[in-house]
Amino acid sequence: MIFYFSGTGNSLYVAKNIAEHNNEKLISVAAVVNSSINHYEYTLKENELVGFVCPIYAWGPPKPLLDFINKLKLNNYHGNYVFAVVTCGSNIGNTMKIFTARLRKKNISLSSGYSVIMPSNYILMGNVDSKEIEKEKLSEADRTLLYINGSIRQKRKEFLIEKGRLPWLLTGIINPLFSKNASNTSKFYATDQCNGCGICEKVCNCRNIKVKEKPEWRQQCTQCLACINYCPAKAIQYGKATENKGRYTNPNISVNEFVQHQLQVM
Ligand SMILES: Cc1cc2nc3c(=O)[nH]c(=O)nc-3n(C[C@H](O)[C@H](O)[C@H](O)COP(=O)(O)O)c2cc1C
Repeated sequence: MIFYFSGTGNSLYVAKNIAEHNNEKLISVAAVVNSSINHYEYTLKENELVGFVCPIYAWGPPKPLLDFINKLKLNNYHGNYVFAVVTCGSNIGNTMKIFTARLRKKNISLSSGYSVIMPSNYILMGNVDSKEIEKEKLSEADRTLLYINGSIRQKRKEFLIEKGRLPWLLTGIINPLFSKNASNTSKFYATDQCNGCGICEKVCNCRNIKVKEKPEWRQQCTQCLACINYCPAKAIQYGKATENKGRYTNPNISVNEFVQHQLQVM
């Protein structure tokens, strides 16, 4: 059973790959938290694997995933193998400590943790990677995934993580500042390029966008940047920060597949 969250397809790609290799089912956290289900209760088969796959947001896990874990109940959990895989542009700080602590509160023990470096989608600061770097990162990510799948099959207890420099500062100080401001959507707007196609509304992980003629944002954002990056007209901007910047979505996940996964509640 693999729970995943994804803004632009990298983590969905990784979650799908691990699910296929290990014959596990995929569960979209966004689909569940946006549904009318209030208790996130799942019954595990004997020895069933439990995985969490998500992107890193300012050196911490996405809030919707943490909220999901807070309400998660795993029936029949008897020390099953539990892993977390976090996709990132470069590093994840002390994120595994957050996962370990949150899961421990639910009496679930995190057996292993991995980071997978993938193309960056964070265009509010910095830009997308060049096409060459994007290609290199995607090939390297496939090699990392081969290793991770082998480790999961053997139920290795290990943490292979790119923490970056000063992980305590990144996760302990910068991440809480990010979390405080992330839900503010006042800087999002659509330019005249917008044709009201509604894709931004469909890909939004927080059901936070309503398209009338143009999109309007409410205040439930987690800054996954699906709206900006999936907009086919490149019409969505965040203040001046995203003007003249590239856009990124995982090339192996089409927008239709992304939306379909987002809607599947299991
Ligand atoms: C709000 C936000 C914050 C991010 N912060 C980090 C970060 O702290 N470190 C990093 O290496 N990448 C960071 N990234 C890049 C993403 O984690 C990375 O591109 C990830 O693979 C995207 O996964 P997804 O396509 O499943 O959404 C950030 C992206 C976003 C949108």
